[in-house]
Amino acid sequence: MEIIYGNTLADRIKADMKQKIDDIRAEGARLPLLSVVLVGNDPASISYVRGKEKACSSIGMLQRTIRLDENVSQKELNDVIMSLNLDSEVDGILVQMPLPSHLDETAALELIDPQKDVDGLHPMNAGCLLTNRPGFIPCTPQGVMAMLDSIGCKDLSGKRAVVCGRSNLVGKPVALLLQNRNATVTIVHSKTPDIEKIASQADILIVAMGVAQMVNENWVKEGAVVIDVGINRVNGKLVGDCDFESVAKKASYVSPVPKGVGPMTVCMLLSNTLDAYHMHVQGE
Ligand SMILES: Nc1nc(=O)c2c([nH]1)NC[C@@H]1CN(c3ccc(C(=O)N[C@@H](CCC(=O)O)C(=O)O)cc3)C=[N+]21
Repeated sequence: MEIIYGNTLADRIKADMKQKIDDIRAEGARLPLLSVVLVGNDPASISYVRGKEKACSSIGMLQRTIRLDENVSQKELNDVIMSLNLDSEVDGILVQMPLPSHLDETAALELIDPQKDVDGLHPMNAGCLLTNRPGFIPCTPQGVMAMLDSIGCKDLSGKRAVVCGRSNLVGKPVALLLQNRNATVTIVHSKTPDIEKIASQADILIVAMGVAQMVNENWVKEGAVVIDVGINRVNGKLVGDCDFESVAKKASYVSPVPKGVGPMTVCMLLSNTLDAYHMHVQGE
């Protein structure tokens, strides 16, 4: 069994991006900028945003966090997003989720200029993915695919993939991306009967259900590749949706939590922002 370390893969990809940004700086051109909108004081959100700030500065990408009060109105939030849309220095916009409950997440996401939507969460970009048009792909699904690439899982013809979870953020887009690579894809979720039996037919098992350590060896076919997208805090400790030790008995590859998909998510956010920059510079 081999462990797929997302953090080392992310470091390699970030080193490449740093080189590209060094070149942009050497030419004296405008640098790429990611703007993060953070509402309120949720400790997890603050810590994630800090991670994104660090990642930006590690590759020389400009970063601006706009912090809004917990009680900000929808109108004020909308105005901030619209001013970022108009700001020609801003290449990428990320509204940190979840928003406080009085705010409408869908409305906020729909307001982001699709060309700056580096999270890939605007319905326009979701539609582009569905219909094989170019657009921003959500960061976590993209990170999952890059992890599969890193172990040589590129063309998935003849492979059976099972995605556990059907969210707009992970399950649905991952299933589409796997299908684009010719995998035969099944999506299972909390209401699927015989879920373990279906999962254990997978050559590639993507776990994104949001239930701590739910998936064990009974879900895993001998030799399967397992990617754990879960991030759960149990007694202050970060754990995935897989019981790592149990899954590792059968899998050929497993991604850990932490040091798995999480760091790849941030890495793909930077990659999307760099792509957005090149698109914007071309249009300037
Ligand atoms: N608009 C939006 N876009 C997001 O991409 C987004 C979001 N909202 N809201 C919250 C989730 C969560 N998320 C993570 C990113 C990195 C790690 C990560 O790097 N985790 C480290 C450990 C970090 C730690 O120790 O806390 C790891 O897994 O090794 C985790 C979680 C992005 N999210």
